[in-house]
Amino acid sequence: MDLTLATITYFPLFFVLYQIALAFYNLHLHPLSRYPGPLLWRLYRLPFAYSLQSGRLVHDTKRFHDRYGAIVRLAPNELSFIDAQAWQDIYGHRKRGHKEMTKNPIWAQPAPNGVFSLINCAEKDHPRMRKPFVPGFSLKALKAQEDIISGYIDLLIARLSKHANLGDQVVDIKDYFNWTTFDIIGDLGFGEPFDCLQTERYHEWVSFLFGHLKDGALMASVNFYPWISSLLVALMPKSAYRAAQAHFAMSSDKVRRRMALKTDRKDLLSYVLTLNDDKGLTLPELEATSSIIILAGSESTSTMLTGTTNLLLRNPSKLEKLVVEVRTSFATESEINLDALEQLPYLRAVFQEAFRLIPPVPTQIPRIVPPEGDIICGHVIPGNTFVGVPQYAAYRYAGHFKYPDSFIPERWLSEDSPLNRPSSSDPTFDQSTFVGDKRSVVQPFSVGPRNCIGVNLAYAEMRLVLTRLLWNFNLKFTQRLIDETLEDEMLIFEEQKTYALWEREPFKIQLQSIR
Ligand code: HEM
Repeated sequence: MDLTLATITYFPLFFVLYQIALAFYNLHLHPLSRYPGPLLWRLYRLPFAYSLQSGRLVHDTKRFHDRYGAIVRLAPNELSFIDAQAWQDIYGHRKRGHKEMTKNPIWAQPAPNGVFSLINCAEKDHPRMRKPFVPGFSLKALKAQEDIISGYIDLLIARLSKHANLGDQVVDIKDYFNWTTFDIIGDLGFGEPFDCLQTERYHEWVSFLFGHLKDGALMASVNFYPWISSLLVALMPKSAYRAAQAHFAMSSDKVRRRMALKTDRKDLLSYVLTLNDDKGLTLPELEATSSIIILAGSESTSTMLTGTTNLLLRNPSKLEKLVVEVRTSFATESEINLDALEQLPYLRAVFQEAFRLIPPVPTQIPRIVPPEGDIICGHVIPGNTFVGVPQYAAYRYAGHFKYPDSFIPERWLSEDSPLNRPSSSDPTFDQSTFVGDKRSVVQPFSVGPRNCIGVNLAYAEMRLVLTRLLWNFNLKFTQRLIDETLEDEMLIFEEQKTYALWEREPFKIQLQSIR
């Protein structure tokens, strides 16, 4: 028998033997073998990859933490941690003698121009790339941007009022939130909006992004198998490749147009263009980063607005409490501004609780332990282990929060707050019920040197949009006839699939204009 024939004949046998040996090694001899997790997931990477590409990883991970506790082995070389300390140990600023846990290359891929953006770049490039962006995202800069943001919220309210006044009140509110956040970040980031609110349609640039959000998770699930991913890239239709290039070219054009614009408007790029020098970002890096800022700066914020509205509608007593706070705190709509909104305790508590129940980045943000190993939550973890904190699982863990799946903004209020009373639909609680809650587990913007740069902007948009919505409209679920009775068409936000971010099912609601 020649060598080729022998290889073909015995390949299946070698393959099966190899898989058995691998399973034995992963179960008994691997340095992570003492950590608990579902059996098949500890033996092979495949169940993780399958769960990821089918949109169930976030929910599966929660189930496993509920069953196995604070540390779960999600794949032969991957551990998932949900204790608050893990945030500092994995993502936090490094103590002397500890290297940063790097971004995981399975996920952190270059932009179509071949360079890495701020969010995906290597640790050594990160300070250089982040520095010119910092002033544009400061609270001081935000004050100068407030008028631009408010202008788009005026337009949002005008668009929604038109529907409410025509009696054609059912709207997919998710689209309106998306259009608002895209227009704002388009204007602040590129100096020109996408005109989504103006036209009440997704701009082609935005549609392309949404069309390909899932692809990131799908690509990551095959990146675990380099030979399949090379094959997929080779088989990818040329048209898909050209579409990605064309999309990126559109971003680059927008950046170049903004750079050529002689203006003193205080948008995000104005700071970068003044501060950047030959030690800062190169033009290709700036193009890659601008493109990612549009996505990072719009999708998570609109997800948060959609999810919060969904939680409020499913909990009418909480909605009512917030409506009272909003409508009694201002005499006119023009008084609603960022300084005034900082003072509303129930609004703040609603967002904290919504971040807990439906974090916009629900999955683990993947990192790799440096080759020499490091300590996480008191455990010595071997080098090159994949690690992360899965937000959805951590925030709904019964060991961290009392009534973990209930929407109770009151848990975030001070104990002596007059708002700190249960409503009839709540489980019983008093001032002492939530003292044991592990609040520092909730870090929706991550921590450390690579945390979210857009926190201030995100809060500004969320507060302004939600309060002005509640100021102007009463909101209701749409209804339909079920078994001869009218019932709410209730989307349960957190039941949606996730592909790194939440999927975007329609969320139709009814608006009644009250002004
Ligand atoms: C509710 C809204 C938001 C949430 C929950 C959120 C969450 C996050 C998280 C968890 C990270 C860390 C990602 C990682 O380590 O891989 C991040 C990074 C980032 N976010 Fe946000 N984000 C939000 C809004 C925004 C906004 C409004 C902007 C800007 C316009 C923005 C821009 C960025 C950028 C540029 C990074 C990368 C920062 C760096 O690597 O230095 N985000 N965000």
